[in-house]
Amino acid sequence: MIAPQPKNLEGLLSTEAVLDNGSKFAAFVAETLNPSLDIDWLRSVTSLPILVKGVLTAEDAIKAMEVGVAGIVDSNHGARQLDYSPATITVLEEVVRAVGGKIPVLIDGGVRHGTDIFKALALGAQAVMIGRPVLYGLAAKSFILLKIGRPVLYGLAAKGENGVRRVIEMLKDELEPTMALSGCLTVKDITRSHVRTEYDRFNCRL
Ligand SMILES: Cc1cc2nc3c(=O)[nH]c(=O)nc-3n(C[C@H](O)[C@H](O)[C@H](O)COP(=O)(O)O)c2cc1C
Repeated sequence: MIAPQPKNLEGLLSTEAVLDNGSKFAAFVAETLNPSLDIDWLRSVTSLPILVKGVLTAEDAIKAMEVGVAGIVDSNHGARQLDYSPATITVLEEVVRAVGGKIPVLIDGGVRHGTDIFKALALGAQAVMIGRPVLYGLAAKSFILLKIGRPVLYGLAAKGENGVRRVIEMLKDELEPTMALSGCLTVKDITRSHVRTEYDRFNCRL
């Protein structure tokens, strides 16, 4: 056993890896990652809404809609799996356009500041998700360094539940002034016209 068996996948997923036959990493990936996406099976084991995570192209967004998922997460899994996968913010608009408002599009990957949340919402995401900041509070660290000049780590690893709460509060505390400075009273007021992208530059949309 090289990874703890998640309780919710008991009986469904094995994390046993073959250790004496070539690469341990390849064995682990082959054992734990299933490249097929069987939404029908997933529906048969849960009544929860199913969101597909890892969508980075219009083509995959359309496929996901065709199988009837409740939402899409524009994600590269924290850029930890495949080198050279695109930054999620750079493909968000492509995915949002393909979906055409039929189902929610969420995004994660690299959200560290309130301004990142603002940009994602402006480009059409319904919500953002965060991974590493709640684990170890990197965003909090750089924020505090800038604000008061001494390193303070927040996040689950450093401060437990309170650290996670603090990371979320800090993101909110950054988002609100970003909105105010951009003339947005509510989240609904954040629109595509509040950001400029490479697409705008090359297509002379400005
Ligand atoms: C330690 C760690 C383990 C992760 N494990 C998984 C996983 O098993 N499945 C998955 O879809 N994403 C996994 N992710 C990716 C996160 O769910 C999320 O997509 C990513 O961390 C978001 O990017 P961020 O860390 O820049 O916020 C993991 C991320 C980290 C840091």
